[in-house]
Amino acid sequence: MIEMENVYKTYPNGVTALNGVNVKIDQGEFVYIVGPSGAGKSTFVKLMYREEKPSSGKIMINNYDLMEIKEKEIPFFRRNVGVVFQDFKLLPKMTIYENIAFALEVIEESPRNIRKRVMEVLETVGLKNKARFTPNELSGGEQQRVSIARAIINHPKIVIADEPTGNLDPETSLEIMKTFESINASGTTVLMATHSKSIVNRFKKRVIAIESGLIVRDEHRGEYGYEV
Ligand SMILES: Nc1ncnc2c1ncn2[C@@H]1O[C@H](COP(=O)(O)OP(=O)(O)OP(=O)(O)O)[C@@H](O)[C@H]1O
Repeated sequence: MIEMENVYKTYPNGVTALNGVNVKIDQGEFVYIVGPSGAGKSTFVKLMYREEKPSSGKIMINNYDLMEIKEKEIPFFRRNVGVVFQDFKLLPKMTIYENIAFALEVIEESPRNIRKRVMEVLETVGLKNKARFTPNELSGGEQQRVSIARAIINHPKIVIADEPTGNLDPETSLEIMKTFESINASGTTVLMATHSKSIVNRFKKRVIAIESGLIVRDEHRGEYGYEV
């Protein structure tokens, strides 16, 4: 469960990116965040994985109060939230297996459990046969699937994706959407900031539109609503 009450975010340079956001997202929802460039979409999602701190207001995520959370609790909080980026952010010198295992090694999981879980998530994203490859040996769509596998390795309750299909062609983007849909079908909340009109209008979900730091539209099975 995600809840924001009257959330404001002003960056140190004085730019106010969020202007009093109120929202409630239930466990298991699939939500698109849309809006013009510079509207505050990335800021909105960054607050949710604590990449940025709100200036004021209240953010509750899975019973963590992000205004009150202590620095030492943040790594524990982040295990509840998987993140997928537009540019994949895979480590180029590591194999696919190692890129994914890394997230479990840092929490000192046993080697046996690590192996089992990495192969499970590679199966989920259909890349079991690429475990020994390095990222540059994979297509863009495959690299993005690896980053999704990495995001779900800890069984997070929420997966946040900031423009995950931004670097991919339309056909590959559809594959990626199907992967997110199957993750969502298992009960994981998915939040996706996107500029893709075709995806939003094809895979109908809740649509939250942000303009000038405010939620201006919130519709169940909504449309993208902007010209591209
Ligand atoms: N780290 C930062 N420091 C200062 N200002 C920032 C920072 N990050 C974003 N901003 C500003 O905050 C506003 C909202 O930016 P944000 O990245 O959240 O928008 P966005 O809707 O995600 O845009 P886009 O669709 O272009 O990615 C913009 O005016 C931007 O310049």
